[in-house]
Amino acid sequence: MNLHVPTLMVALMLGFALLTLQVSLAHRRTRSRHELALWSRGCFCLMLDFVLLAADRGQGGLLTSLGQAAQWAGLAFYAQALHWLLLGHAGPRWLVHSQPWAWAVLLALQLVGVSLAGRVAASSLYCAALLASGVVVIRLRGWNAERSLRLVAVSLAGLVLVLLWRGARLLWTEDTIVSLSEAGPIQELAMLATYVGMLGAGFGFVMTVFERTAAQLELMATQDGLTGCLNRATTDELLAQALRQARRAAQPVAFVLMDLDHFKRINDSHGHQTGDEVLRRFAVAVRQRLRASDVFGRLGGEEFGLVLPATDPAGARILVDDVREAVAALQLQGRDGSPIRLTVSAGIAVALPGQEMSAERLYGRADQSLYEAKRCGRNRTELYGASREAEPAAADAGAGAAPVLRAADASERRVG
Ligand SMILES: Nc1nc2c(ncn2[C@@H]2O[C@H](COP(=O)(O)OP(=O)(O)OP(=O)(O)O)[C@@H](O)[C@H]2O)c(=O)[nH]1
Repeated sequence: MNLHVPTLMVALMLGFALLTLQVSLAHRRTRSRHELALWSRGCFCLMLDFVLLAADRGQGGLLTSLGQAAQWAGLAFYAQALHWLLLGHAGPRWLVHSQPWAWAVLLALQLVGVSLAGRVAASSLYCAALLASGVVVIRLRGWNAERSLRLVAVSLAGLVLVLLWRGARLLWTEDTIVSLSEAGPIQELAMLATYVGMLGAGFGFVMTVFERTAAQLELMATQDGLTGCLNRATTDELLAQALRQARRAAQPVAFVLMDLDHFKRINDSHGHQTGDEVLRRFAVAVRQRLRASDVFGRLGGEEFGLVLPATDPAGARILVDDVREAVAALQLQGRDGSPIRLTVSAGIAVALPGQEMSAERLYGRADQSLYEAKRCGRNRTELYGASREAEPAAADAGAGAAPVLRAADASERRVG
């Protein structure tokens, strides 16, 4: 194999110019992504490296040394971007502050006349250290996150191995490099592998950031930001899905509506922020008592819904009473330090096997039970059909009598 190094540098320069452009454009659209800004700086520095190496025609002169300095800066930015993405800071101190020292060493090596082989060896080992820090942070903090990040880690780990091998070989064997254009096939291959690996890691990083952004957008579209519960639309969808699955498996599904009691008073007496904190603590308390298959959604203000697959009326009541007890036991304080007593009312409706039940109808029944629980004094659980005062037929029909007004409203809501 015989590479024409200046031509290779021009090709790589164009590749990195495109990458720099792509990352910079992406960064304009996602201003909050500091890691993209760092990565685009890294790509720009690497592009500069190739410009300088091409201009020097691989002769190993001052321009090559400047190119090496740009390459180090580029790889340091790469490593910092990975730290930022995974840890929210730019990485260890040596990674952020080692550049001026490294450049000073490079200049000293040039001034005392160290051979090109010696300088390339030192550069390879420093680059390996920069990239290794990126590999370590991915392995420790990002391996189970985005798939693209694993590809970045594998590319960088490959680069680290090639760089270590290259540096060690130049230091401890007879290998010499007169100029980068005539470095011999093994060194040329190592050089090619290094630069292509950097390009691969560059595109992988961009994909990772977009994978992460897409996941965050999906989360925002399905979750309630305050409590971390699912939002109304997602809960509706999952209720309809649970009913379809239960019909096929001939199993019951319970749906529970929960509403905090006199929540307005908490807001009025202790302020909206305390009210928000109460909602968060309530959500945590409920979540701790659910199975992985249960669905917990915030349907609006201080109203929450639970979809409990494969749960019969008795099972649902046990769970809901347990939740109510846990909520009543919460140690909450107002802004003046005074205790806040929180209770919740709940209405349960269950779709039994063999029963034709739409999500709207089940929702209406749970809503009527909740209404009963509020009417009978709050801090209690009502099961649809079990209470003597409940009016199942009216709820199902959505009739306009006073007790079922809320149920009628509910049945008009889109569920599923
Ligand atoms: N802090 C806070 N308050 C909210 C939020 N969403 C709704 N609320 C408040 O929740 C209160 C609900 O009040 P009401 O509908 O009168 O119900 P309630 O006071 O709980 O009375 P009952 O349900 O009849 O026991 C209102 O004061 C809303 O402003 C929120 O996200 N944060």
